[in-house]
Amino acid sequence: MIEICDDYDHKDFVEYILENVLMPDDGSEEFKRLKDDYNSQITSTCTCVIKNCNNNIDCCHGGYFKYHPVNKELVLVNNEDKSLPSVTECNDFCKCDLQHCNNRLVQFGPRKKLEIFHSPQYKSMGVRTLIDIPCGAFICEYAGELLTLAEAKRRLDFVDNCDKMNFILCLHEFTKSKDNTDYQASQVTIVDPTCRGNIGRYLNHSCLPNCEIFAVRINCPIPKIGIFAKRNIYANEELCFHYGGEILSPDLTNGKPCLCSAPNCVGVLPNTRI
Ligand SMILES: C[S@@+](CC[C@H](N)C(=O)[O-])C[C@H]1O[C@@H](n2cnc3c(N)ncnc32)[C@H](O)[C@@H]1O
Repeated sequence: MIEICDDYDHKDFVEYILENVLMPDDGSEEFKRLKDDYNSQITSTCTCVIKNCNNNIDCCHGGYFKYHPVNKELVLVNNEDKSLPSVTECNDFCKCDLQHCNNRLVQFGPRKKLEIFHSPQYKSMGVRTLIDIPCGAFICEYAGELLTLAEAKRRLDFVDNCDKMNFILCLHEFTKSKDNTDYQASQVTIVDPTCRGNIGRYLNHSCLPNCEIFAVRINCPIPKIGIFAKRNIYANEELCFHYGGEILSPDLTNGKPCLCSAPNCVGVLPNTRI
């Protein structure tokens, strides 16, 4: 088992968790299915036995990360064409060397030198970096309670009616159609860090973000929501991603004003699409 090293903390009354946890059991069939998935293990493993997975052509999981030539840290491979659907890291059952395998990144926890601060831009809390971050670097997971669809709808109604901040994030995964011309929805993962979450819950939305999210699978078939640098980011920049995702055309019916002030800002915050 890998111990995640995460030194961040919440300044408010939110339980700090290192990775996703299940929502409380509501007795539903949907919860039972979610729980079964949460407790199951990815069975495919890499067959690497040497120290560097990517040097082994038998590695079934590699190819997602490479070492940045200057920073010497693992970063996502160039994904300009947005062809990377999701990331699968080596897991507990892989035989490769834990410390030297270069197909393990997200499982070691968030990067250092992030700071939760009061963002004047967003008039609320946000996250900034205290040091430069190279394009493709892992920032942190967006961790929280894993929700069923029914529970997510219930909580979203509550948030709307009370005009509270919305922390629920819905990750839609797609597979390309056979002729490569279209995308088809394959899996939906809903995470709510309102009451239980990690540092990821403080990242704000921007219409021109410096970060992007990817589905990352390690041991569990339910993916983690991994936040990665979309471009080189400089010290003291606030970190933001696009709440509406990059593939779906965002649902902008919410009407809550967007404060990102990017040149391409559409003026309203995208809805959580479930
Ligand atoms: C995941 S939280 C982000 C952290 C939040 N700012 C805080 O203080 O805890 C999402 C909430 O932050 C606010 N927010 C994030 N991005 C925003 C934006 N571009 N414009 C306006 N409000 C935003 C909204 O209230 C939204 O519901």
